[in-house]
Amino acid sequence: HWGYGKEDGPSAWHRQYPVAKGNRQSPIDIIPNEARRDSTLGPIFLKYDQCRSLNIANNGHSVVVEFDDSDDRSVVLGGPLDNPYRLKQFHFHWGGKGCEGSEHTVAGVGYASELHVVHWNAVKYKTYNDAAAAPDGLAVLGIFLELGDDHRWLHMITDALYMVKFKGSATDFKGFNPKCLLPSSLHYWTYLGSLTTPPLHESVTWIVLKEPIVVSEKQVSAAALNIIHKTFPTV
Ligand SMILES: CC(=O)NCCCCOc1ccc(NC(=O)Nc2ccc(S(N)(=O)=O)cc2)cc1
Ligand SMILES: [Zn+2]
Repeated sequence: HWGYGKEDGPSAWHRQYPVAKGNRQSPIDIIPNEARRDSTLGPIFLKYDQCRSLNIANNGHSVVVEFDDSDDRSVVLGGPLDNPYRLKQFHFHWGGKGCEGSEHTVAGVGYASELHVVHWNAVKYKTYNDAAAAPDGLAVLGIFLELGDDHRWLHMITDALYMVKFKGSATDFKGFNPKCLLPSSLHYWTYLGSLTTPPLHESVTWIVLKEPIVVSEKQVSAAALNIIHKTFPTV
C-alpha cells in the first residue's frame, strides 16, 4: 500500500499510479508574482448552512469528516466553477512535530498544516467515485493553517481524534459546520490539478484560499500528532 516512507512515498507512487507522471499533478508551489489575474473569475460562495456532518474517521492517511451528500444541501459555487459542487468531506494534512505539513506551498514557503474541503460535481456525475475520475469532477478548497493563538473551534476536531486513534476507526460526528474553519477572506488562487494522494486522479479544480487560519501549536499538539503518527507510521 502507499504511504510517505522511503519505499512507499510520493516518489514511488507512479509505479502503481502512473498518472503520478501526468501533466496536472498536485500539489504545486503557488508563486503569487507569476499568478495571472483572471478578470472573468468572480467570488466563490460556500452554502454550508444546511450541511449535515455524519462521522469522523481515520483512514490511515488522515482524519476525515464525512457529510451527507445525498442532495444539494451544501455546495460550493462561483469562482471557476460552472455549476454547484456538493460537499463530501474534509480532512487535514498535518506536519510532523515542528515540520511543515502543508502540501501546497506559497513562493516556496510551507504552512504548519493544510485543510482540504472536498466537493463533487453531482450535476454531471452520478456518484462521487465517477466524479473523482473525471477532469471536471471535483472542487477542493485548500486552506492553510499557520501557528499562533488557539483556534476557537478546532478543538472540536482534535478532541475527537482520541476516538479514532486507530486506522479504520470511525465515530459519529454530527452538527459540525466547516464554515467555522474558514478565514475571513475568500480571496483565492485557482488551478486545474489532481488528488494529492493516490489514486492521484487529475479531476480537481483547486481553489486555494490566500488567507490562512490560525491554530495553536497545542491544538496540532504532540497529542494530536502522536495520534496521527502512532497510527500512521507511514506519515
Ligand atoms: C469512474 C470510476 O473509476 N469508478 C470506479 C472508482 C472506484 C473507486 O473510486 C475512488 C474514487 C476516489 C477515491 N479516493 C479519493 O477521492 N481520495 C482523495 C485523495 C486525495 C484528496 S485531496 N488531498 O483533497 O487531494 C481527496 C480525495 C478512491 C476511490
Ligand atoms: Zn487532502
